[in-house]
Amino acid sequence: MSNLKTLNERTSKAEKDTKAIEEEIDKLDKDDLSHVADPRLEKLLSENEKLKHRLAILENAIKAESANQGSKISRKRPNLITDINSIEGTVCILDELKNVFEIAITSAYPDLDDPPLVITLSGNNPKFGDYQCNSAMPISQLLKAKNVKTNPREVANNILNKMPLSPLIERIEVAGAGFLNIYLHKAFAEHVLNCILQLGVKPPPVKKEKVIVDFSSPNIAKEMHVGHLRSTIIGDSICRVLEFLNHDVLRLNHLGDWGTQFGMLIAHLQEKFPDYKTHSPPISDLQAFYKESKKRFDEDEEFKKRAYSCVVQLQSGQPDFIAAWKLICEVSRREFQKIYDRLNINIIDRGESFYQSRMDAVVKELKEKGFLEEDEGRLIMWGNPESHEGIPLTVVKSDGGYTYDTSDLTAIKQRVEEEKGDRFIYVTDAGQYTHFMTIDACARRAGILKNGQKVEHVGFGVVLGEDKKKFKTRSGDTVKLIELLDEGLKRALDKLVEKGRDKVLTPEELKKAQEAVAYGCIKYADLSHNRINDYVFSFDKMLDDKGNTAVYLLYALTRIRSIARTAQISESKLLEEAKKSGFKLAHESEWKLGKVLLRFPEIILKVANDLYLHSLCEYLYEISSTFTEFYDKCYCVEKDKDGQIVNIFYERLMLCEVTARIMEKCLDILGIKTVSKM
Ligand SMILES: NC(=[NH2+])NCCC[C@H](N)C(=O)O
Repeated sequence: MSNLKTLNERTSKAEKDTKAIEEEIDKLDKDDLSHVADPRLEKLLSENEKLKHRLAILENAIKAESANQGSKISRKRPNLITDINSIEGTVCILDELKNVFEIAITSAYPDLDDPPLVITLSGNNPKFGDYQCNSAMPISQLLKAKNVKTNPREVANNILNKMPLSPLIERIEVAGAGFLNIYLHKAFAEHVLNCILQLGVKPPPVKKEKVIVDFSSPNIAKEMHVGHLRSTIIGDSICRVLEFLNHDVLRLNHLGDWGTQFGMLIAHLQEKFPDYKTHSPPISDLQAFYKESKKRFDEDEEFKKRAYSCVVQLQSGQPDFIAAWKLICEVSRREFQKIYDRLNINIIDRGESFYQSRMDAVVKELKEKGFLEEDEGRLIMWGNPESHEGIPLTVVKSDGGYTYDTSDLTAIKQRVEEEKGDRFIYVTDAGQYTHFMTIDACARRAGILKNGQKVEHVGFGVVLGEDKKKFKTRSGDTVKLIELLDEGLKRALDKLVEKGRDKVLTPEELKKAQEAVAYGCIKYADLSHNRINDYVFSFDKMLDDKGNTAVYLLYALTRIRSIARTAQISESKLLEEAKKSGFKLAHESEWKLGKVLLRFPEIILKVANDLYLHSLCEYLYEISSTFTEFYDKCYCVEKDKDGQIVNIFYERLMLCEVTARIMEKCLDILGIKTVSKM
């Protein structure tokens, strides 16, 4: 009854809020605000733009989804877990509950087409169970539309009566206006946690896919900037999630290694280092070299002509020019590699140049099939030729050259046909969203992408400085990545020294901790924010040991690890105990922590699907705070006044071990190295 009352109160509050928002929107619609220069308004407008952008992404996803589901497939009954002993790894509870409820709902209401299946986590109040099925309300609406007299509570009870038995579920209660509150079975939880203890953290089973992840992708001779750093960090973590699920992942660096800028670079190389063919030129700062050659190009007509002729020679494959081009690329690559090594990034170089030899054929085919239109001397292609919505691709420039668009169109074809990819992921700044959606539309139009295949653009916002302006050095220059990483190292060491860790750790341990903290905090700060938003780069914030930061988590983990160490219980001893007496979640706080740990597969599958890593970070933080709660309430090791161990609670040490393992796995997926001491 009190459930119903709070629900009613919540509903009427939500109604009031909605009304207020609607009025606000109405007011805004009526006023033309374009003349008011209020910074708050500007902020709102820019937020509005972002929301529109998000909306476009969502609409696109819906479109793609419905394209996949054009024809109705006959429902196959899912295979349910009937015996916990058949579980040998981890289970996605949410998916299994969906399976169970799908069976109950379709057998209670066999005449309903596509009845809604709404299962969610119940939030913090244990009164509402662990999970909730909220399908009864919408189903009762559907029935009413068919003139069947019923109410949500009745529907809920009908579903309940058709529930197949599941070892995951202890009981289900019908509550309030037809909610089905689901309580998990402890024996199931204990079994799965024991599996993690015995076998390690295993991925939930999924259908294996070939996934191509295009990330990092800086441009040769230009700087690798903070945008590329974001792409590198986010892209690597996406690969790690997918690799953990045993997908076949191809990590590609789509380097900007081809284009007219090489004309001026080669011309400048020939001028400055005439013997470049025999003596490797000592270019240490390629960006400065780029700037010099750009200056020559802009100021000297003769040089400009030479640069153009260099492009022609390079494109026709003249060996000397190819050698010069390779040389320049090599210098850049060496610089990029330093960053990848420090951040522990694996990636295969396959830049724009790789697709050059395939482009003629692609253009020819598009021409023959009538997809290209002339536009002021260029050849363009629309994603949607009827509506001419958005921006077309420039496939051939008026001088006959190819573009970024041409290479991406060729790349997607290569990835579909030669690599046989199932998923095509691109990690770049949000500004390139339209480009990739147009690539998707054109590739679909040209028959390259089939139903069920799509371009997935993983966009992210810009990096801002602490002044909320574009991230720059104090003198206003762009920040060099290596220098940024160096500063991270320095600040991490300061932090460790401030905490007196230099006195406790050996020099090697200190160095390991320093690197883990420095690179970990930079990665975590990036990944823990919703990537689509801009984010403020602040060493002070990311090195804070309170709050949701890498430093906090790394400390939390070493503390958990040290519990077993103080008790002097080895891992094998723990395993032995677990085999003997099993895993027990007796105390309420143990049970609560156990249930959080069980959500690991659910979070992983969500991230692998929507590619938003901040959910994984939020989960890590939740584990860590639930662990603190448990540790406050439950002794793992009991000591007497003199510090002598008098009692060891093995089941609790087992829970510590599983917590640590899952945290380690999450951090590993985020690309963050852990340390045993810090
Ligand atoms: N296939 C792609 N277009 N990948 C992304 C390339 C990113 C590009 N080089 C840039 O710096 O913006």
